[in-house]
Amino acid sequence: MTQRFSFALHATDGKARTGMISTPRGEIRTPAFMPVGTAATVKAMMPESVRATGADILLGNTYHLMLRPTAERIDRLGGLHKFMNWDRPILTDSGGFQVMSLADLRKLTEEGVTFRSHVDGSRHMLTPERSMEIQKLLGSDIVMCFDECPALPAPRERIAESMRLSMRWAARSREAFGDRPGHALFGIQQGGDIEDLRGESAEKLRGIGFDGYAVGGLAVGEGQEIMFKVLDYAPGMLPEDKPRYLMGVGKPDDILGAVKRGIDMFDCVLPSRSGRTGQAFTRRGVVNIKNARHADDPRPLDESCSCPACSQYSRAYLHHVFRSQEIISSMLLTWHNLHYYQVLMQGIRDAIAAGRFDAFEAEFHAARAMGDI
Ligand SMILES: CNc1nc2c(CCNCC3CCCC3)c3nc(N)[nH]c(=O)c3cc2[nH]1
Ligand SMILES: [Zn+2]
Repeated sequence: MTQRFSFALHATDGKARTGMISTPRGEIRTPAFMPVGTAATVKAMMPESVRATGADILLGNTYHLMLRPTAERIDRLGGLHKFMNWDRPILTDSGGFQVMSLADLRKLTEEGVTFRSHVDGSRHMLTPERSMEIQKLLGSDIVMCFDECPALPAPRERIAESMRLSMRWAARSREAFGDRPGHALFGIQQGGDIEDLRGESAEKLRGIGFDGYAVGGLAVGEGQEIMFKVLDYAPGMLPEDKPRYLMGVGKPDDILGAVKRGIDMFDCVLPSRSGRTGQAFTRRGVVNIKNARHADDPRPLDESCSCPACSQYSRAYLHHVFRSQEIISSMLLTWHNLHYYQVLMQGIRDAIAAGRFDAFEAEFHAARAMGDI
């Protein structure tokens, strides 16, 4: 077990890479999918179940945890790993993105963001310094810079101004983070869908120096076509010997396309959130288990899946417990979806190592074209 944070590339196939991030709390196989545990829990999952799906790392959320139960209380109780009974790596986002999408009465200045809690209306302020302090109190292993993420589409001036603010905040984040061996600080590239602004952002971040680099400012309404157009050049602007993390992505085909373009890490609420609504991801596409056609179907959700939902229950049962809004419905579909995502990531890692990523991608799309599921 290492006391340092490091990244090793094992194989590449075109721009796709597979490797390993080593941290004092464990290793992360890349490309990696990171389940989201917003309020110190991956909803409807026990931590040992999250691990059983194959996850090496999960996400915590500065914005939610600073409001409730507060970072100070979690620190007094021994930190987020102990608090939520997950002893492997945790990455926390810096909170800015969640403030802009969840909080009320937000005010953005050079200093930071003031806002009212969506929980109880109390007033709060997030700055690069406060975000670093909160993430340190939580004890997260990978800390994200405090940044501002504009919605797309947006005029060039707005994207440029926002990116330059984020780069000033990146420098303040680096300064406030200090020297914490075994913990990593990731910079976040901004610049929207404008190539020269993405380049300016990457240069600024490289000058400051980070343990990893995120491609931020995407999956904010621009659509897959524009996202892939940006990913055709943005990841390559970042150091190739450091992990590249595409924030908030995504659907299975988004992940494939982003790995193809050089991304190593992903997070998305989709598998867990859609699992709670009855949407099941399978190799042949999405199955909505609440649809009446499943009411008498004795077959498993996905006969090729080894998860508890598929190996021990029928579609008819899953349909029933969803229609009856039984708690087990969220447990089983969340487990299945997170398991599906981890099986997809393992397939991607193996394909890159075998130099057959393009074939893997073609098989993925062919399976989804097989119609009725
Ligand atoms: C869904 N699309 C999207 N998400 C983005 C996110 C959030 C990523 N997911 C965080 C977890 C979700 C809840 C707890 C932590 C982004 N975050 C930051 N800091 N900056 C972005 O540009 C940024 C951009 C993003 N785009
Ligand atoms: Zn399954």
